[in-house]
Amino acid sequence: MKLVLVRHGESIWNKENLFTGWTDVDLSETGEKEAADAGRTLLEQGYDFDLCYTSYLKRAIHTLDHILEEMDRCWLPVVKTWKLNERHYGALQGLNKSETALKYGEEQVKIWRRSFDIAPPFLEETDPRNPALQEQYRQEKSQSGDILPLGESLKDTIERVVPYYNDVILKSMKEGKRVLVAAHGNSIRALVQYFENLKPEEIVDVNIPTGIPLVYEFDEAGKFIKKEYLGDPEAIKSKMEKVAAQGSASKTS
Ligand SMILES: O=C(O)[C@@H](CO)OP(=O)(O)O
Repeated sequence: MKLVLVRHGESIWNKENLFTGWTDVDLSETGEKEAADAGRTLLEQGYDFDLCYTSYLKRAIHTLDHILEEMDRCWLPVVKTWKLNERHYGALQGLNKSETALKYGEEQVKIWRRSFDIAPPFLEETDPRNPALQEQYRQEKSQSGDILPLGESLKDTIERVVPYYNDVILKSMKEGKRVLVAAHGNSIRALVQYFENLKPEEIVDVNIPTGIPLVYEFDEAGKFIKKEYLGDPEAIKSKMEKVAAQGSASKTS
C-alpha cells in the first residue's frame, strides 16, 4: 500500500516568516506554483488517486485544488478534517520567527519549533483565535468542550493526527483506495514520527519541504517499508534547509 503526503506550497505567512499554526492564511504565488508543480510531478510519475484528505486550512485545501487541477482529477472525493490541521502554535501565532529568536534566543525558538513534547505558550481562552470560539470548529465544541487546543506540542499533534490516520485514512487504504493527503509541516511530521517510529531526538531534525510529494509504502498490515520524495534531491534538500533556517535570528523574511 502506498500513501502520498504533500505539505502545502509556500503560504503568505511562510514567506513573511511568521508562526502560523491554525491561522487560515492562503498560498503565496510561489506556493500556488509549487502546488501545481507537485500535481505535474505526480501525473508524470504515473500516480493516480481514489480519495483525498486535507485539513480545514485553505493553504492545504488550495494546494490540493492545484494538484487535482493539474491531474485533471477535480472530481475526486475530498475529506476535510481539522484533525490534519497544522500544529496549533498557541500564542506564538502571528509572531515573526527571527524576531522571536532575537528576543528569546535561537535555542528557545528551536525548542518551540522542533522539540517533541514542549508546547508553545497557550492562547488565553478569551482570545478570538481560540478555536472553540471559531465558526469552523463549532461542531467539535458542541460535542466536547475540551478537545480543541489552545496550543500544542508535536506530541499533542501526534495524539490527534495518528488516531485519525489509523481509524479513517488507513482504513480506506486497506479497502484498496489510493490516498492523497495535503497537509502541513507538523501534521506531516506527526505521521513521519509514527510511521518510522522515530525517537524524540530524531524527529527534531526532520523538516518537511513545501509542495513536494512524499510517498510512503507499507505492507498489508500497514507497517512502514520505505519512503521517497518525488523530485530533484538537491532542490528538496535546499527546501528542507530553508524550512530549518526559518528559526534563525538573522532571517527576517
Ligand atoms: O508556522 C507554522 O505553523 C509552521 C509551518 O509553517 O512552522 P514551523 O516550521 O516553524 O513549525
